[in-house]
Amino acid sequence: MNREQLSEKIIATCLEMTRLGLNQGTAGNVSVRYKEGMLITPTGTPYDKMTIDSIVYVDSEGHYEQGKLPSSEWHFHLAVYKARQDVNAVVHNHAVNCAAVSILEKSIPAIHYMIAVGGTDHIPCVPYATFGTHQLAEYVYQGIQTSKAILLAHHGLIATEQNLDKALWLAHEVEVLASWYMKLLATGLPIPTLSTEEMAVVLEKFKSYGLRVEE
Ligand SMILES: C[C@H](O)[C@@H](O)[C@@H](O)C(=O)COP(=O)(O)O
Ligand SMILES: [Zn+2]
Repeated sequence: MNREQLSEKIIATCLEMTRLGLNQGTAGNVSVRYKEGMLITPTGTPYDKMTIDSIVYVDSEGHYEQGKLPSSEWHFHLAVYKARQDVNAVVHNHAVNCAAVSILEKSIPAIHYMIAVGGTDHIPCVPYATFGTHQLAEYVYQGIQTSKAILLAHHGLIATEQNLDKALWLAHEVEVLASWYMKLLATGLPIPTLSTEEMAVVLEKFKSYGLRVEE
């Protein structure tokens, strides 16, 4: 896809993220790998006000186009592309249940086999750091190497994938997992989890599972 098509796809992904109930207001941001850097949503802009001209190119050193202001989280988006060569799209949101689990500073354990969607047996939660900082980007750089989806403590979710459709799909799946986990925590009962061995079986099966969104 060319820049115009990718920018349109970024905006469509943002709008779909809101339609799915995964975000509110100007929270969240979306990017795709492009040339030596990325195309990313502008900062503080309601998704329904974005046009393809609002989308900002940021190079691998963090330089961006004059007259445009990229998302305040451009550091962690770049950190993801540096950490994972298999990833071309990043979705960040403050989805209600993901944010709730992140406030508890908890990773989501293997409560259901679908936890394997991130590529490992839990959805990790990385430590808190102020939004838009190098420190937060460093935590993301570390965390994203173990899982394609991570929670940011007291903040929200990052989901990364080969393309935007898959990244949004992953964000939605993790929000469902987070909602189950919050319901389970609310019971006050011990929460059984799947064993490392059972999760290894699912992780292996997922390598060839064919019903996920394709390019
Ligand atoms: C304060 C911001 O909302 C921050 O939480 C950031 O992480 C976010 O989600 C949206 O920031 P941008 O509009 O700068 O992308
Ligand atoms: Zn945020």
